[in-house]
Amino acid sequence: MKGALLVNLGSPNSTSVKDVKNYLDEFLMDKRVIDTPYLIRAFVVKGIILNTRPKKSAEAYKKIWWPEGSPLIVLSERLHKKVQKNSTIPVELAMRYGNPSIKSGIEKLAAKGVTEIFLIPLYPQFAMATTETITVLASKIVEKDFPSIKITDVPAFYNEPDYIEVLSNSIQQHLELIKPDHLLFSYHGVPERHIKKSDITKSHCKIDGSCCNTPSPAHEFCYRHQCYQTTKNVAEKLNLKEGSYSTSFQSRLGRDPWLQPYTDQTIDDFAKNGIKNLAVVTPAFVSDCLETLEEIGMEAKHSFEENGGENFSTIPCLNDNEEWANTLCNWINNWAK
Ligand SMILES: C=CC1=C(C)c2cc3[nH]c(cc4nc(cc5[nH]c(cc1n2)c(C)c5CCC(=O)O)C(CCC(=O)O)=C4C)c(C)c3C=C
Ligand SMILES: [Fe+2]
Ligand SMILES: [Fe+2]
Repeated sequence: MKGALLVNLGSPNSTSVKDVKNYLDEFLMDKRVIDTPYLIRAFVVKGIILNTRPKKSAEAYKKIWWPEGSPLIVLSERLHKKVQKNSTIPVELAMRYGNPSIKSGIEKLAAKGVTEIFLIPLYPQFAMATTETITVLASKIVEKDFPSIKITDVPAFYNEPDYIEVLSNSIQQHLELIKPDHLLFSYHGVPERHIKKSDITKSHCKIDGSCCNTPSPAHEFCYRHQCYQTTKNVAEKLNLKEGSYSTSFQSRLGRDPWLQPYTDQTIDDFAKNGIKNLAVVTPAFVSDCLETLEEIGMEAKHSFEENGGENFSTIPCLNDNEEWANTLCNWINNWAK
């Protein structure tokens, strides 16, 4: 019997400093997130980051937390419900960090008699810190505890026409209401080093922009290429005028160079250069979360207005959008045929 597992990033269990610390510990000790040798990672995470960050992050989570819980979890659960409703096979939801765990998701599917899992990391663009860490962990769990289960991984879907159509329709609806001077596509950043590590050719990626426009097998695993391609796909679909949109990268942590341009600097520059009405869409996230609701919806908005901007709007993620739920459902049902 076949089944599907939707996997998102995860959130702390609550906004308490203790729960945020446990969550950040699990998240940042993942070698595909902080990709240094174990002893350096343990020193940086447990010796430095976990001493200060949990308190600051807990405050940020308190600003966006809903009565039902973390927005990311609640929105993922709503999406899961809609997908399950029209799916021909059992569908479970799991989180890479925190709860419900990937192991519990596989256990639930196994208890229903599932022997083949369609694993859907809920990330449109491939990254070592997102898609890869999910597929690696799921296959480890299966190998150890469910050796008779077979997994089929769903690759990053940034180029899937039905995904681009749903994303474009959602953006279009908001643009009609907002009519901004500029539309910024802000993606979660990653350290530049991650991009080079994921280059399967070991020679293509230059991080200077040229490589991402030159066709290469490296692009199957190049987060930067896939982000720019997502923007291009939407811009073509919506006939956006050259110069009326751009791409940037947010959420940098630490001192290493991350993908640029940085969203915070880009937004401040727009305000200083006379852009009055700015809309921001965040297509690296399928569910609204701390990084969209607080970092963009509150921090970036404040900074834009402080620097002379007037109207700042955030376009919601796809969340539990009907068309998006139907698209996921079609992918699952087609695979299950
Ligand atoms: C080295 C650190 C990080 C990398 C690399 C990274 C990549 C990455 N993350 C997401 C999606 C999300 N990240 C979220 C929160 C978050 N991310 C980091 C660090 C890295 N992310 C931290 C420390 C945090 C926690 C919050 C904080 O202290 O700032 C979230 C939100 C989770 C929530 O509960 O709402 C998401 C989603 C992607 C897509 C990505 C690489 C492409
Ligand atoms: Fe992150
Ligand atoms: Fe590239």
